[in-house]
Formats: sequence, structure tokens, C-alpha cells
Amino acid sequence: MKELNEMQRFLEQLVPEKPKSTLGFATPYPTLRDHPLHTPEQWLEGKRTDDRAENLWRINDSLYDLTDFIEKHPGGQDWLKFSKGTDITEAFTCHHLSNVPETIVKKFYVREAKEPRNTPFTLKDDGFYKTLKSNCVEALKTIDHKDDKKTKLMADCLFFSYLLLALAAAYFQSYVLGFASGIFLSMTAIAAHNFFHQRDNFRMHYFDFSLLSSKGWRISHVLSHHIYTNTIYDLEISAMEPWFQYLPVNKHPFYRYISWLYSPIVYLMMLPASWIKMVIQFIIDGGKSFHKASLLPIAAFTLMYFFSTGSFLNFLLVYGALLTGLGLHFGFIGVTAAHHHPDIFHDGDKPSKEKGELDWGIHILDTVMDKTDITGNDFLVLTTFGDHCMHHLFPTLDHGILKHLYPVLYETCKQFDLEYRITTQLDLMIGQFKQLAKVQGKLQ
Ligand code: HEM
Repeated sequence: MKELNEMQRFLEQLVPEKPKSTLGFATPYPTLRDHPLHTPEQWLEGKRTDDRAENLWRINDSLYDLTDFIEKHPGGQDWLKFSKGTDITEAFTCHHLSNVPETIVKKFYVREAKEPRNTPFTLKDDGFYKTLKSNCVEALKTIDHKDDKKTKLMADCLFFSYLLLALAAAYFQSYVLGFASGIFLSMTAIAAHNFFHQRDNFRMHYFDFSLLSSKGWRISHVLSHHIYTNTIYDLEISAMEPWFQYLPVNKHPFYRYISWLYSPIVYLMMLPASWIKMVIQFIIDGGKSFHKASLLPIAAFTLMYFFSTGSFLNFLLVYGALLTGLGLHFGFIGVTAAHHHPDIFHDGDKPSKEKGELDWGIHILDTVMDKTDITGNDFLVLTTFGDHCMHHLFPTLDHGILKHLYPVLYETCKQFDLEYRITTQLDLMIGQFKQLAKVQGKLQ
């Protein structure tokens, strides 16, 4: 009995503390944030409840009915279907570099919103982000765009290398080849991330082979993580809880330090768990969120089995080696990409505010650190989430183009007296572990 009580006390201590935002969202705790499934669809459902968009699309304080534009949207239908009933101000501003969308959207104006926005972010015409954007648009006129062809070629080569290695692994029953194909699949998926940010294209579906979903990531990564980076509204933060707790709250030492040891296990489980959660979500919503691309990993699995020369059990072990290479590589590169370090803002830290307001672009500068040893190498940039600061600020720009815009970023930061930060991959790796152990927000 005494042992049972002690066990219960221990388990109670493991329940994570609810994080509090220091940014000032009007709805201080996101609806459905702690649902155990953490699916992208649930995140959207919570956002619809919190965003005060009155079942329409909200940009600043105006409401629009874009129903008739969904099928005409040049970026693809997903974006407008997903975002119905939400505030799309930041997403709308950072996804378009031309003025055309601003002109078109006026046709769909309905009325002003009843309540102020839920967000602490601003996007003023003379603020940092919009100034940077117009400087970048000017610079883009003189930039040679051939580098995006190189990016496409690299993504295609990575995909075919993964496929060849996977088939060879099945044919020769080789765990080493299986593991190597998993690493190539992870690099393919990271490269494909460049493409699901853009208008619909076939390369975005390379991502789906990794058991992750390009459609799901357009919500969890593009609409959640990119806009609400490192805040309580960032699904890439909440979906990792309780195992990885990056926000500075009171945490049990188990999560602070033992997470350093169990990290590789979480990396291994992350992708299969995400695929299973996606299937559960299909069941919950009666197939509404189903999309054909989620069958691609099954097709690849079947093709591998077709090439397999050994027993089914042996084939499963080879496939397990592929999943091991995939999970370890993707997990490690993902968590050390750019966002987790004690010097990087996490909700609970003191934000840098400009005249009491937080320009969204400044929030991105606060939550990203680039990597000195990656930048300048097109292949590494594409396969390790490199040039991440510019990518967050202009997500539809191809990764091959981003490097040309850094001089504009340095100049605009100087103009606004802001700091652009860059460090080494090793520092980010160590910093990620330190951030997991961090319990107190940096308030100075
Ligand atoms: C959640 C909000 C939105 C997102 C995430 C989004 C995303 C995108 C993306 C990814 C592209 C392709 C960009 C490229 O490949 O260069 C695009 C293009 C475009 N979108 Fe949207 N969009 C959104 C809302 C809207 C709205 C409300 C309108 C207008 C009513 C609009 C009009 C356009 C137009 C005209 C283009 C063609 C490119 C351009 O002229 O900039 N979008 N959008």
C-alpha cells in the first residue's frame, strides 16, 4: 500500500506544469493545447475557438469570406480550407511577396471583427517586418533565380538515392543499407519541407514517404510553428510534451535530465507515432482529413517487400533499420535546427518589445539562431533546415534563394537596431539539452 502511494506521488509529480505566456495573448491558454493526441486538426479546432474570426477569415481587424476563392487560390486550396475561421494576418503577410493578394482580398470583405485580435504580434507598415519585406522585394528583382533549379535537382537526387538504397536493402537483406536508406529518406524529407511551404507541387509529397504528412505539416509547421514560434501556441512545442519540455516551467528532474538519455528513443518513436496519430484522426473525423499522400509510405513498404528476397521477419528487421536511420537523423536535425538554446526566446522568457509592441518579424529574430557551419553550403542548407531565419521570415522563397537576401536582413536589422544571431551547430546541440533542463524564464 505504502509503495502504491509512493508510486502515485511520483506519477503526480510527473504531470507537467502548465506554461504561462509572457507575450500577452488575449486568450492566455490555447484551447485543446493539452489534448493527448496533439494532431494538426485539433490545433486548428482550438485556434478557431480562440481567434475571434467569427467563422470567416480574419486579417487584422477585418473579416473576409473567401469561400468562392478557395478553388482559385494560386497557392493551392489547402491554405484557405485549413484556415477558415481563423486569424490569417501573419500567414497572409509572409506568404505573398507581391501586392496582388492584398488587392484581391478586398473583394471578399464582409465586416469588421467584434473583438480585438488574440495575438501580441503587430505588422505595421513602418515596422521591422514590412520594411524588411519591401527591401527584399526590391533585392529580388536583381537576383538570379537559377539556384532554385539546383534545389529541385538535389531533392530529386536525394529521393531516388533513398529509393534505390531501400530496394537494395530489401534485395540484399542488408541492415546497413536499410539504415543508410533511412538517413537518405530523412534528408529527402527535410529537403521536401522546402516545397510544402510553396504552392502545390509534386516534390512536397517526397515528405509523405517519411511517415510524416505534408498536409499535416502545412498546419503544424507552417500555420502553427512558423507563426507562433516557441510560444504556447506552437504545436511543435506542445506536441513534444511531456517528453521534451522546452518552455521554461517547473519540470521534474526526470524531464530535465533523463530526457537527455531517452532523446534517441523519442526520435525513433516520433515518426511512426505521428503516422498512427494521423490514422486515429482519420477515424475520429470519419475520414474528413484523409488524403491520398498518406498512403505513400505503405506503397514504398510494399514495393520494398516485393524486392525482398528473405523471410517476412527478416524484411521487417531491414525495414526497422530504415526506420532507425530515419528517426535518429530526422529527430536530431529537427531539435537542433535553430530554435532551442537558453539564449533563444521561449515563451516564459522576457520578449524584446518595441514601444510596447512586438513586431512579428522581431519575434522571429528572437526565436531563431542560424548556423555558421551550414550557411553558404546549398546542400547542407537544404538538408538541415539551414538559413532558418530568412526561411521563417519568407517561407515561400526557395531555400536556394535565401542566401542572396541576408545582406538585406543585416542592413534592415542595423536600421532597427536589432541583432541577427548566428552560432555553431555544436552550440545549438548543447544548447538544446540545456534548454530542456531550463526551469526559469530569462526575465532580463
Ligand atoms: C492562410 C493564408 C494564406 C496562405 C498560407 C497562402 C499561401 C500561399 C502560397 C504558399 C502561395 C504560393 C506562393 C509562391 O509559390 O510564390 C500563394 C500564392 C498566392 N496567394 Fe495565397 N495564401 C493565403 C491567403 C491568400 C488570400 C486571402 C489571398 C487573396 C484573396 C491569396 C492570394 C494569393 C495570390 C494572388 C497568389 C499568387 C502569388 C502572388 O501574387 O503573390 N492568398 N499563397
